[in-house]
Amino acid sequence: MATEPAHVLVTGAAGQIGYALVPMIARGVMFGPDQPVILHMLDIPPAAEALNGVKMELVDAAFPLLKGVVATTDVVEACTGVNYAVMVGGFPRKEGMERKDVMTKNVSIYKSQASALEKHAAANCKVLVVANPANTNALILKEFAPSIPEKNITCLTRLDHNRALGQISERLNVQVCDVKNAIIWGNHSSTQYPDVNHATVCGKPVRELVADDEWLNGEFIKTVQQRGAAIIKARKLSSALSAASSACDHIRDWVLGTPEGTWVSMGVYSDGSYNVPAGLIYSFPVTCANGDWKIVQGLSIDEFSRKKLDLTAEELSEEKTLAYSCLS
Ligand SMILES: NC(=O)c1ccc[n+]([C@@H]2O[C@H](COP(=O)([O-])OP(=O)(O)OC[C@H]3O[C@@H](n4cnc5c(N)ncnc54)[C@H](O)[C@@H]3O)[C@@H](O)[C@H]2O)c1
Ligand SMILES: O=C(O)C[C@H](O)C(=O)O
Repeated sequence: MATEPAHVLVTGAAGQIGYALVPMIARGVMFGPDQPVILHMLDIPPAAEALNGVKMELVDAAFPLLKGVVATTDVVEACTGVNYAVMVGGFPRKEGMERKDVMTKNVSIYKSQASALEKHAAANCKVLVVANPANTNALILKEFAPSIPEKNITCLTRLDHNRALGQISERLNVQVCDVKNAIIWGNHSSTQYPDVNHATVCGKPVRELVADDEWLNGEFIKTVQQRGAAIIKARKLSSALSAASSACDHIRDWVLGTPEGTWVSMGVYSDGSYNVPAGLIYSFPVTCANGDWKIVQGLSIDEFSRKKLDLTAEELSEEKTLAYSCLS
């Protein structure tokens, strides 16, 4: 029997991440080579013409898996019947801006789009928030879409996870696919904690292979934390191809499962694991199976790491307060 197409919403689809992401989805990068898709692309009226141009290019590319394209500025039309929602729409950070600067504009978008998803998306719709502040936008979406199960609302920290793998692979001159089980804890911001205490290369501990704690506890962490800003400085635009590719990795692993013995980082609703306050969307190490994620339990956390886990949790609590003040 032919597989039913998955309906996939991409908001902000006329933007730069959207432009990189929609062909990846249409080519099977997000759901695999056997899953047909119907793309629902949403943007705002000033971007309507550009959005239609993206639709024209999707038609021209003749992707065999692409069974339809909805390109619209109507949020209800965009959200109707979607099985997956990749929320990229919003205002990106520009050079010199802190992520908090984009908060006011973006959280109100997430409040109103939460209601549209709650009313019109398919039951059990899975949501990935990419737009910054990603964790807090996801939290706002969760709070204003109470009928969507909280386990279905996540945010993107896979880009940071992949950045950590990339830095270790460059430092050790090994294949990036051999580096496993890094962790991004906390916020998708410069307080995130990239942790390699449990990471391995072909089964050997990264810390032993690198044999330079000063670098791992200093420059490595800072490089991953600041990578988004470094890309903005270099491109004068925020990361797009790596963000799109990591969004595909996030959903693919969530839906199709993580490989045996491997975990990934996802921003998910905290249940209090690792003494992270419940009620925040926080990045944890997770494994996925049967369409569900599960926080990896029982990892040892040393004193250095504990402080870093707490610091990024504090920032998220402050963002939550600020977000609510922006909405009131
Ligand atoms: N979590 C991550 O790892 C990560 C990485 C990179 C970028 N980002 C964030 O992703 C977001 C998008 O980045 P970009 O570079 O594609 O920006 P962009 O400005 O190129 O595109 C954003 C698009 O969103 C649209 N938009 C604005 N308001 C909207 C609304 N209410 N509904 C639907 N669409 C709307 C804009 O018209 C635009 O087309 C930014 O917030 C950026 O900071 C997150
Ligand atoms: O840091 C940013 O604002 C851009 C983006 O979130 C990134 O990590 O590349």
